[in-house]
Amino acid sequence: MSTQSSEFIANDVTSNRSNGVKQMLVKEYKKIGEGAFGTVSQAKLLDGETWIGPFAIKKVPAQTEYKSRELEILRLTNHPNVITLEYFFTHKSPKDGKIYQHLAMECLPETLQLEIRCYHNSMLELPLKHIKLYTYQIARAMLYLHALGICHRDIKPSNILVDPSTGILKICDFGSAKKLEPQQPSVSYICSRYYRAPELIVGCQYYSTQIDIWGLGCVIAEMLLRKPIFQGDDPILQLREIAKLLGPPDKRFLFNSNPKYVGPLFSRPLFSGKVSQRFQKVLGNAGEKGIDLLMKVLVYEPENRLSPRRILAHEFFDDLRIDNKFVPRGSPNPVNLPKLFNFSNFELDVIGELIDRVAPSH
Ligand SMILES: Nc1ncnc2c1ncn2[C@@H]1O[C@H](COP(=O)(O)OP(=O)(O)OP(=O)(O)O)[C@@H](O)[C@H]1O
Repeated sequence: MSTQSSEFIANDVTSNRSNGVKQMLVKEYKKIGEGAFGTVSQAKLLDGETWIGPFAIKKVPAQTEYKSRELEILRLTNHPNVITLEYFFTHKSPKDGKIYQHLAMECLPETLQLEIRCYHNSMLELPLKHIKLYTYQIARAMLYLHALGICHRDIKPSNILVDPSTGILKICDFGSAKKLEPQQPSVSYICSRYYRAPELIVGCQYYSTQIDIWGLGCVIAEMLLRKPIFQGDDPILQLREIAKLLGPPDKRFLFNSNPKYVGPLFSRPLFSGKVSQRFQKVLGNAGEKGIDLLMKVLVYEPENRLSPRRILAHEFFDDLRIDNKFVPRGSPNPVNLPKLFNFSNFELDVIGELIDRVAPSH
């Protein structure tokens, strides 16, 4: 990414913590992301005499109903595995005269996509402990978001930030997120193609937060394979790729998802043998417990996919409960895992009786 730097004065910088509004000098010095709607730059803010940051400042055109949800949701959330919004302000761009919303968030060094690519390029597998650590934190973020009714709707490795030296993970990009209301339709054309749940592919409008759980399954598989698991060249071929692992979708699933669906059914098996053998063949490096988890997450029927609390309680994560160390990439020595069990009362309420399985016994 480019290193073009720019400085400007923002008049209405609002602190997300205190709600106080101040004028601050903004110094953007490195572009770190470019998305469909805007750019993300690394920046510092001059608060009185003190430079604060670095922040990741996401700039999106102001006043579009679609994007204003991102600010609303980031203001609502407060969780160790969800990116924190520190400040926000609007500013008129000198380049095109348009007003942009700026979201200044805490900055993490990498995306999970880059982390996976790094192992891929070195022809090395991601250590299973890292996969467990990252998966657990995504599921913990989902437990929190879904309990608030918030569906992220764009789970993929480039929207997951990590600090490989500490193992900390945070979900970012709430540009597609929405608070889903029961019985209210939502657009089905969301989520990046490789990570779209099967009900979205067939045009379901009454979906649930379980579409994010499908995305999580795809992300776990991608960490194991170091490439996206379902890579269809168009939305319908995407369904075919899924059928190559799960077997054909059944008619009831298609009807429940979208009674008007008229696309191909892929009803002929695309492989011989049992589905469990297929999972074993494709994703064997997950180990027995990993395969068991994946087979309960990558499921056609959204209501049969594990919920976040059941994912956290799964035996796949016992390793994290027993041994508090991991060896970061590029480091010779083990370090402590980040805090994984410091649940808030809100999380404890959602976890309920499963807490004995989720938290370590000591
Ligand atoms: N808080 C952050 N810390 C570090 N990097 C970040 C942060 N937020 C975003 N990025 C980087 O910027 C990229 C784009 O951010 P984001 O996904 O929020 O923007 P977007 O416009 O919605 O992009 P897209 O259309 O690709 O989803 C991320 O993939 C990541 O590389």
